[in-house]
Order: sequence, then structure tokens, then C-alpha cells
Amino acid sequence: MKYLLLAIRHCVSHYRWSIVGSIICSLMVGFLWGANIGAVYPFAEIIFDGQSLHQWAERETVNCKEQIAHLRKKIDGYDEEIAKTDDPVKRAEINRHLRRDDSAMNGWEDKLANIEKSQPWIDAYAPETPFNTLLLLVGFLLVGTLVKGVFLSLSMMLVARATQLTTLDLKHQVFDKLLDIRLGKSNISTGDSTTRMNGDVGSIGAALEILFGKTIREPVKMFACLAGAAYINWRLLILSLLIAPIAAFVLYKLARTIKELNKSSILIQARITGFFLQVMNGYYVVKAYGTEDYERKRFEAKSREAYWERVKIQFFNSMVRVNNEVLGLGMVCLSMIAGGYLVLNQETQIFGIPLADKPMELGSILAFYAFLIGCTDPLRKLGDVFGSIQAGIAASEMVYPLLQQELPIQDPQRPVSIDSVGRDITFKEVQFCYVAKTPVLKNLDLTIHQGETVAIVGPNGCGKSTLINLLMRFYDPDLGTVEIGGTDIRQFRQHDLRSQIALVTQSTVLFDESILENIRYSRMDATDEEVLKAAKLAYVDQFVQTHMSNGYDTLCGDSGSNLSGGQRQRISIARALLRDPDIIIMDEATSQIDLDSERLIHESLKNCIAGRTAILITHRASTLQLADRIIVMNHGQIEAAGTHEELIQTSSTYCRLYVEDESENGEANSQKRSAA
Ligand SMILES: Nc1ncnc2c1ncn2[C@@H]1O[C@H](COP(=O)(O)OP(=O)(O)OP(=O)(O)O)[C@@H](O)[C@H]1O
Repeated sequence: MKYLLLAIRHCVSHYRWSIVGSIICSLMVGFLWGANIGAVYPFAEIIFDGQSLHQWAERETVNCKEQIAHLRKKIDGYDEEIAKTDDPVKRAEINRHLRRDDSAMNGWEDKLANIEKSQPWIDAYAPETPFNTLLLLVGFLLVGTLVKGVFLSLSMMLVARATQLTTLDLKHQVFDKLLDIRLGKSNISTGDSTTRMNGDVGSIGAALEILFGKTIREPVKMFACLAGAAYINWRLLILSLLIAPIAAFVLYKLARTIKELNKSSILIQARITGFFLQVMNGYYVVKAYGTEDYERKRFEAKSREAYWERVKIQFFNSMVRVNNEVLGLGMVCLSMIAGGYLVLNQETQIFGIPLADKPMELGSILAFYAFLIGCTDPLRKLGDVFGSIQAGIAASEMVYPLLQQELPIQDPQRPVSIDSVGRDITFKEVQFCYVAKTPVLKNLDLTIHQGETVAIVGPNGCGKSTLINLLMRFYDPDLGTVEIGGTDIRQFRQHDLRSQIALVTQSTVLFDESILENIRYSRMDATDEEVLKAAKLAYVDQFVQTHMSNGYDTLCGDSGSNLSGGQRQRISIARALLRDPDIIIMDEATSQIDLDSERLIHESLKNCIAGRTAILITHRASTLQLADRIIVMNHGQIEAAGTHEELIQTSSTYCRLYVEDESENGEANSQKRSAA
């Protein structure tokens, strides 16, 4: 509950007036609910007796006075009897009768006082005939119900405003957090992120709406009824409520079970979402390998797990409802037995326990029952929403720990300005592992000078991309430092650091926007002319003019699915060119570009890297020619460095890679030629 309290605090502190307004409206709803039910009393007392309010007041005044006079006489008699007897048992008996009649007399006196108080109102406003009194009561009920409806609707709208805005705030906070927290060695999956963002925040919003809506309104209605019942006979009410502690204990146990089930349901839902996203992303692989049945079965297994969890939740939710209904019915039954006994026997006590000041009348006991029945409706409604509150508590226990989690990659307290340092890039004794005890980079030392173009080659999995991940500060090294111009990059603001670098990765990420907007993504304030210039340099213009019916306004599709791999890579190269960075990193950025375009792209790459520090991860011989120096990596270390000619002589790893690449390119070229 402590995490849901944070959401409640946010809602109350930010949208206080909506909440205050809704509480006032809820109080009015509760009051009018009780007042409407209270109308049972005059119905039973007045209308069924065929009297008007004037006649009823007259009759009751006489009745009260008679009863008071009669009881006073009895009480005086007791005084005389006590004076006459010395027998202590008899005296105790007389005293007991004295106390009982004294309390009954007080009851009649109170009633008389109330009638006398309302007499001027009755004289002034009450209708003269019983039928008109009935009409007045019906009118009162109608107006009361209408006004209650207005307050109810106002209260619901105000609650919706406050809780929906809180949900929106929470969504923004979660979105902001997810933008940063997935850096470093955090293990938040896409499924988890999606479930946190949608389902969990939504469940918190729903719980808040219930908490500030029904959970205030229904108890107020209930308390209005309890107050009405207590006014009629508080002792009988306490007797009726004897069952409540047992029901509260059962409710407490059910609450814990429902919360735990909701938590496990959220985790299962996150796994299903993650699985679904994976299948959708790998849609064509699924189709190509005909694994639809396999995926269908896996999906069924996961959904069945979720189904059972939901069934269990619904079962326990229904138990809450049963518990609340039993509580309501139990209260009514207890009071029916006790109240019925009192009315039928015109008694004021049961087993010596006083339950009324004076014998109860039919009207009073009917109104008392009506008030108790009035309690069962809010109890039932609370039972229905109890599960949603538990779901909200469970969801808040997923969302708030995420919001409170420390960012794995943080900006320094006093950042160094990146403009004030030189641009040599140095990796100093860098050690790094993704998984404990499995080092990917081992004591790696490397310096890349400002303006130098360095190509990094090495077998798959040797750590080339990891090196770039550290330079981009997507991860921090476990040991050692990565420096730019002699300053540890952890001293720079992340935004400043990344603004100096343009990164073109092997797997190009495009958004479902136009080609123009996708290129502009690297510099949002670039003009259309600047975007088009970069597009021409990266040979995007070539395919846009010939293949795209909507030109630069053509949408790229989900993750660029409307474009070919080579087209996507050209767009991401254009993106990098537009950024005009100090450091450019190309991680297998031309791997999908065809041989004809490669020559052209190389011309533009040459222009692009001139005067900048460039890191090219590539095996392509043509790209290697652009490098001033080639670094050979193997097993997370720098194995050799030099020019192509030097490495051919000195590095067996380089020779192996170069020969493999040459033969692959040769084969591709000859295939192309024979196809032509
Ligand atoms: N997020 C990750 N979690 C765990 N291990 C990872 C992660 N990313 C990479 N690795 C592991 O780290 C090692 C180095 O990966 P890296 O991507 O740096 O290699 P690479 O040299 O760029 O390979 P390639 O030439 O195939 O692109 C690999 O063994 C890989 O399995």
C-alpha cells in the first residue's frame, strides 16, 4: 500500500481542489442517500396510519405526555416501595425497574422535545391531509434523488479529472525513466517496459479513480445509514455489527491473496507482451521457417497461465463480494431477530441486556431495517471494486520501485564542458563484462588521435561494438577509463558527449515517419534544404526520386519495414552527415549497400570523415582503404595495429579476415557479373 500512497499523495497535492470538490459532492450523495432512506419512517408512521403530519404530531405529543406521566408515577411508586422494604434483594429488583423506567422516560422526553422542536415547521409547511403528506414525501424523494444524481455526476467528473491527470503524470514519469534506465546493465526487458507503461499505470489510475470515487462515496452512504440506524437505536446497531470483525478479518486475508495474485498476473502479462513483440518483430522469420504452430503453442501456454491467474483473481474477488453480502445480511438478520423480539413483546431488553430506552414502534424498527438494508448496497459495491484496488496496489509495487531505481548511467554533479577539451580518444586499461565473470574487454588500451580515421577489424564477438558502446556511454567500464581529450567521459554530461558523435549502426533504426523526418532526427532544427543536401551526399536522393511515389514524404513503416536494408543504411548515413559531428562512428554501416552504390557512398564517406575523428568497424576492403590505421581486435584485446601493408606482414588474424573478406567480395562480384 505504501507505493499506492505515493500515487494518492501526488493526486491530492497536484489536483487538491478537484479532490476536495469531489469529497464534498460525495458527502452530499451520502447524506441524501441516508435522507431518502429516512423517509421510510414517516411513511410507516404517518401514511399507513392514515394521518397527516399535524395529526401525527398531535397524537404523538399526547402519547409522549401520557407515557411520561405514567412512568413518573411508577418511578415515584418505586421510591415509596424502597422506603418501605429492608430486603436487599427486593431493593435491588426495585432499583433495576427504576433504572429501566427512568431510561424509558428519558426516551419519551427526548421524543417529545423533538416533536416540539419540529412543531413550528409542521404548522408552517406540512400539508393538512394524509394524501398531500404522501405527495410531499414522494416529491421529497424525487427531488432528493435528482439532487443526489447531480452531486454524483459532479463527484465522478472531478475524480476522473484528478485521477486521469495523475495517470498522465505517472505515464510521463515512467516514460522519462524508461528512456534512461535501460542504459547500463539494467535487465528491464521490452515486455516489462511495455507492461509498466500501459497496464500497470492504467491499473494505478483505475485504483485511484475507485479510491477517490466509490471508496469515499459508498462508505459515506454507509455511514449515513449507520448514523440513521444509530439515531433510532444505537444499542441494537452495535448488536447487529457483532458480525463485522469476522468479516473484516476475512477481508484482510482475501486482500493479501488478491494482491499477490495480481502481482504474479502482471509478471505473466509482461512475459506475454515481450513474447508477442518478439514474434511481431520476427514475423517474416516465423513465416519463412513455418513455425506458426510452434509459436501458437508457446502463446497458448503463456496465455493459459495468464488465464488461470485471472480465474483465481476472479474467484477471490467473488469471495469478497460473498463476504460483504454475508456481512450485510448478517447485520439485517441479527437486528431482525433482536428488533422483532423487542417490538413483538414490547420489551426493551434481551437476556437482561438493555437494547432500547422504550419499547420500539413499528415505524422505528422498519426505518432501522431500511437503514441497515441501505448499508448493504454500498457494501456490495465496495466488494465489487475491492479487486481493482488490490490490482492497483500490486501495479504500484511494480511502477514505483522502477521510478525510484537509481539510473545506472548518471550525469556528474559538476560536469566538464566538452567544448573545452581536445579530441583524442583514449581507452585506458578498460575491462568490461556484460555478465559477471565473462569479460568481453580485457585491459584494453587504445588511443585514436583527433582527425584520425581508424578501422577496427576482428572476428565476430571479439568486442568491437562493445568498445563503441563504452565510448557512447551506453555502458560504463568495470575498470579503467574512456577519455576524450584526457578527460574521463563520465565527467561530461551524457547529452553533451553524444551530441559530439554520430553513430551509424549495422541494424538501422528508422521510425514510422517520412524519409525527410527520419533524416532530420539527428538535428531537429535542420532546414529542409540541409536535410536534402545530406540526403544527396548519402545517395538517398537517388532512390527517393526513382522508387518513392511520395518522394521524401514516403513513410518508412514500422522500424523502416517499407524500405530495403541498403536504403535504410543510406538514410542513417544521411542522418549522420546532417549532424555534422566531431566524431563519426560507422559500425558495419555499409554492409548492405550494393556494389554499384558502394563506390558512390565511399566518395561521400570520404568527404564525411575528412577533418573528423572517424571509427569504422568494417571488414570491407574498400572501406579499410579509407583508414589511416587499422586496429585488429581479438578476444577483447588489441592484437595488432598498422596499415594494411604492415598488417598483412605481421598479423595472422588480419590476414585470415582479409582473405575471407576478399574471397566473399570476389564471389559476390562474379555472381553479379554473371547475373548481368
Ligand atoms: N547486451 C549483452 N548482454 C550480454 N552479452 C552481450 C551483450 N552484447 C554483447 N554481448 C556479448 O559480448 C561479446 C562481444 O560482443 P560485440 O557485439 O561487442 O562483438 P563484435 O565484435 O561487435 O561482434 P560482431 O562482429 O559480430 O558484430 C559477445 O560475446 C556477445 O555475445
